[in-house]
Amino acid sequence: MSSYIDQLNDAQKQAVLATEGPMMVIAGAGSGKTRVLTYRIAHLMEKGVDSFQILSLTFTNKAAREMKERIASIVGESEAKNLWMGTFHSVFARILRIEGDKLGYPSNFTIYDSEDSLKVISSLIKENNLDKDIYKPKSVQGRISSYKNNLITPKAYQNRPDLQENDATARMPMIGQLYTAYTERCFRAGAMDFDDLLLKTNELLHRFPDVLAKYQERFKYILVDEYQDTNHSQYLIVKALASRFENVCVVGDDAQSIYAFRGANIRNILNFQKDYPDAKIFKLEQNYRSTQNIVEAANSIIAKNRDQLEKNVWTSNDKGEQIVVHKAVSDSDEGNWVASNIFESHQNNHEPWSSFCILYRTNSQSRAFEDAFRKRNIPYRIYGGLSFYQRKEIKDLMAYFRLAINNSDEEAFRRVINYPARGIGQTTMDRLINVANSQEKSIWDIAENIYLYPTGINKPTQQRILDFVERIKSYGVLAQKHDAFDVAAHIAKTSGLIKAMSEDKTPEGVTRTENIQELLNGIKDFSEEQKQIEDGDATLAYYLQDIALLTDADKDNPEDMNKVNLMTIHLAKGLEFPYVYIVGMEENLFPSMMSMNTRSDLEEERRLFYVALTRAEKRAYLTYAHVRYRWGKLIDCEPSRFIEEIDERFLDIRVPEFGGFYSPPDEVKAAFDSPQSRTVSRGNDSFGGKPRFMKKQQEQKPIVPPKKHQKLKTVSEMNDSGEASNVPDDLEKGTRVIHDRFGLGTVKEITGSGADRKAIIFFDNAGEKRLLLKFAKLQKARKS
Ligand SMILES: Nc1ncnc2c1ncn2[C@@H]1O[C@H](COP(=O)(O)OP(=O)(O)OP(=O)(O)O)[C@@H](O)[C@H]1O
Ligand SMILES: [Mg+2]
Repeated sequence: MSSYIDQLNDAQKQAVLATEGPMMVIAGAGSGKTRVLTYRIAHLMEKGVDSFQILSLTFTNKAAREMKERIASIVGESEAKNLWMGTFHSVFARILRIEGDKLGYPSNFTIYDSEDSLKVISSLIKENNLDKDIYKPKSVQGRISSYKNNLITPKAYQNRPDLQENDATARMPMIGQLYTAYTERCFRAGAMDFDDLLLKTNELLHRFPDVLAKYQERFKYILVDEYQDTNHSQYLIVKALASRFENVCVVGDDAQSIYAFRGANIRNILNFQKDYPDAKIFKLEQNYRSTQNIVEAANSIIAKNRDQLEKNVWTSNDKGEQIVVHKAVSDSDEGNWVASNIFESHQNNHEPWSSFCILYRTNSQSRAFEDAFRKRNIPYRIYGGLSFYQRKEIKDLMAYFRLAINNSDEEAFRRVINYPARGIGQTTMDRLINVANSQEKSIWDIAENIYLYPTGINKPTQQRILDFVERIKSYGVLAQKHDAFDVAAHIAKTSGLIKAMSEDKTPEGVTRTENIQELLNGIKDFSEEQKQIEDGDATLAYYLQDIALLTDADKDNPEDMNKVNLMTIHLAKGLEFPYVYIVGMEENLFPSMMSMNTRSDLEEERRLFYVALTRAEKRAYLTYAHVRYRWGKLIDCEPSRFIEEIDERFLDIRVPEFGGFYSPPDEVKAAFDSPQSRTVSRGNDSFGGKPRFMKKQQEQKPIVPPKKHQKLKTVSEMNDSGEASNVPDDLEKGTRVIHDRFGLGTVKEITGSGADRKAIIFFDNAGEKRLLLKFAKLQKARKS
């Protein structure tokens, strides 16, 4: 037997070797589920299964790529290339390109991303004169998405009084009409949104038995990773495709189900056993990823959930260090502490930057860390958030590409018809849209035959529209004959986009031009790469498809490799890092405010914490802040209940006692950041005008982990004692002080007197600062 099989434990081996029939692996984090899938595919190929007949569905395309590389290293590159591997969306988009005409879609249909789809919805809300404060585009989008993922078409919705009533109760009785209009609008534009890629695949397999038979025959072996996070639509696709051979292998972990809010259905695991009563079920219990401390701490967390399948996860790895719990003064102090900590680890242990990962609950938390990293020149990369492909200039150029490939693409049309400006204004656009709606045609159809329709648009403007149409058509012709790069470069130049941008000499303008250049570089790479592949496709059309389905975790580029990683916990699924910092461990943030009302929401939040903690290989850190800016206000924070839920023997609690303190409002902060500041009267803070006083620092013993079941002290408890006090006058060289933004520091020098009294302070995590004492709400730190 091949040597790679020896890199598996017995349970894993069995799961890899049992190639025939349905099987499921439900096992804890880091127990090798993904490894089993990978090796199983290699094994199938070694047994002689044709690589074209294996379909493997992963959570990100990046995961698919990594699996492919691993498989290639076992069975050879040329065979591994033919595997059908990727996310549900990318695999079924590929199939819809081939079969979509049966459903009335062009093979070059556009994939609308979430922003495109939101624009269509906003425009429909406006066209129907609905109140956008009630019909919030995002909520409407969410509802439509959830209907689609449950296979409720606009027509099916008509027969669902329960859903209609729900929407009416939410004061949105027009949802049904919006859904219908949205569907028609996308269809006319030859566009599918992300949910359509699944919905339409289901429709295809359901309505065309010959198509179903063809793909059942093709995919003799089907494998699904992260099965716990599949939604109903995905479940049905797998079920339909697998029903002929029943060689279907799914792996997952119910304790890591974190997408219920987006329609993932944990019942898919139970359904699997119902659908295939003979399915083999494998358990993997040994964790290879993390230290004992981390594994056991994670177990102690997840044990608090009522609804879960029983698992016994253990590891023979080293015991490892305890999980550090750090309390920061404020959100910016939290950023500074983490950055310093990483910097030290990097220096002292020669750890590459990429060994570190910061996990947060919401994207907006990244800012404090970005600031702290920039100050220290620590390279970092953020997953998610505004990605390269979401930048305006990139979307503008891509819209030209999209329109050239699919003339009906309405969102693309709207984006570029008058950019760069060519004298076709909003009124003209509104007229085009009106006529398109009344004729039930795409805007393009109207524009192309503008003389035939009573649009009320004047002759010169009509001519300008026709010129635009001709130009786009000529791009389309080029795209048939030349490779993606040649066409893209031609479009960038002749559309006037580069010219318009290069006229803008501001730094932002320069960056935008550079971004366009960068995009063209990427297309060049793509074209060259495709030309080297045997059955490669270097067309612009294929490039667009490739790009449209990148998920956030996919947008890697090689120079991003050695950087500290920042991402939301949701994006971290399946990944692993030696050092993990889970930040913002505070009530109302994590668990989030929205999640505290029902047990099931709170349990999902706890699973999210379990996912976060189990990403760590060597060390985990939990941090929280004493005060934090949220929604533009400074608020007091309480440590997250999840910290208390971890058995304390796994924790190394470092909670400095800074006591309560006066938290200055923004304008005061601005003042003490620049010494030539305005005078701001004391005590008028942003808390309803009531002064908040510094509380006397509590006399506490040196920091020790709390006794068993002793609770971490909350901020309100800390504030409940002590009297008001002022900036201490006995500051001198060497005094340890605490500042709400910069954290702990040591006074280096005091100068001036009275209102001009200043201090130079070296902060442990924030470096040297000069502060005007009148404004810098300093406190003396407890001696330790
Ligand atoms: N038998 C083994 N021997 C050595 N290392 C292993 C073994 N099985 C898995 N690993 C390693 O353990 C780590 C975790 O494995 P893997 O990512 O497959 O786990 P998983 O169950 O998919 O985790 P998650 O639930 O987080 O997705 C990986 O680095 C993997 O290479
Ligand atoms: Mg995995």
